[in-house]
Amino acid sequence: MRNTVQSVIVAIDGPSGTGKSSTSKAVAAKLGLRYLDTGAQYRAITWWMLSHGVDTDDPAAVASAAGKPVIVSGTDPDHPTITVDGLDAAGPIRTQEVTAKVSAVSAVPEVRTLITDLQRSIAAAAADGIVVEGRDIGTTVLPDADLKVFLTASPEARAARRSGELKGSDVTATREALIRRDAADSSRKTSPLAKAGDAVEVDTTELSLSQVIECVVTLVEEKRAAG
Ligand SMILES: Nc1ncnc2c1ncn2[C@@H]1O[C@H](COP(=O)(O)OP(=O)(O)O)[C@@H](O)[C@H]1O
Ligand SMILES: Nc1ccn([C@H]2C[C@H](O)[C@@H](COP(=O)(O)OP(=O)(O)O)O2)c(=O)n1
Repeated sequence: MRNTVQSVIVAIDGPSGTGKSSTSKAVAAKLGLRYLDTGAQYRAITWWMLSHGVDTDDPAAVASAAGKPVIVSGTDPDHPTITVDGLDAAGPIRTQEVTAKVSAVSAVPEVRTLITDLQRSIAAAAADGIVVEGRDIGTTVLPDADLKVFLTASPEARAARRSGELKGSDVTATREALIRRDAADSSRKTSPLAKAGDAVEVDTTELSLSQVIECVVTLVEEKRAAG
């Protein structure tokens, strides 16, 4: 009987507000795994483009600048960090301006190739395993992940959760912005938001965050026991 803990790679995908970040961080912390927020990386490159005067609606301009910023992600689930050219980007990447432009920037194939390579190297370096969350992790970035989870929730539940975070924001406007971003992310040509054929789908609409965390922890433990 094996008594060492196996390394495990977990891919968690789904639309905005389904609970990917909160679930992934908690699962990684509970199981002693690293954690990577890939959305933060796409937000970081978008922030760099905006602060360097690149027209984010011009895919050719975005493509030619894509290799310039140096993005570094810290993978401690209790203290995830992100820097761009050595600057702490955790705050600036969450502005409305970045949120409004991130889908256009992340649809550019040159951006995806660079960020995908970065994500694969971070996952490969995580000796004890990692939880990676995003939109295309199970389908494109880590197709051989040990466990793939696809989180969903009704647009109403997702908008209510997001508005709870953005104090004073209007739920209807948040819901519409969220649906627009999901549509853009799902319809782009290169690695769109999609459920991998072998992913376990979990509808979180009626579940509390702790129930979702428990569910994913159980799925990881089942995989480990089977492997
Ligand atoms: N099952 C849930 N029930 C209620 N609130 C949740 C649930 N999952 C996540 N949340 C809350 O919803 C918000 C968005 O969650 P987050 O993990 O950032 O989603 P995502 O990464 O998919 O966009 C956070 O404030 C989080 O605490
Ligand atoms: N693996 C990923 C992760 C995010 N993206 C893009 C598409 C998303 O709208 C943005 C922002 O992702 P993020 O996970 O930060 O978004 P939310 O937390 O849901 O607001 O990045 C992507 O294209 N591929």
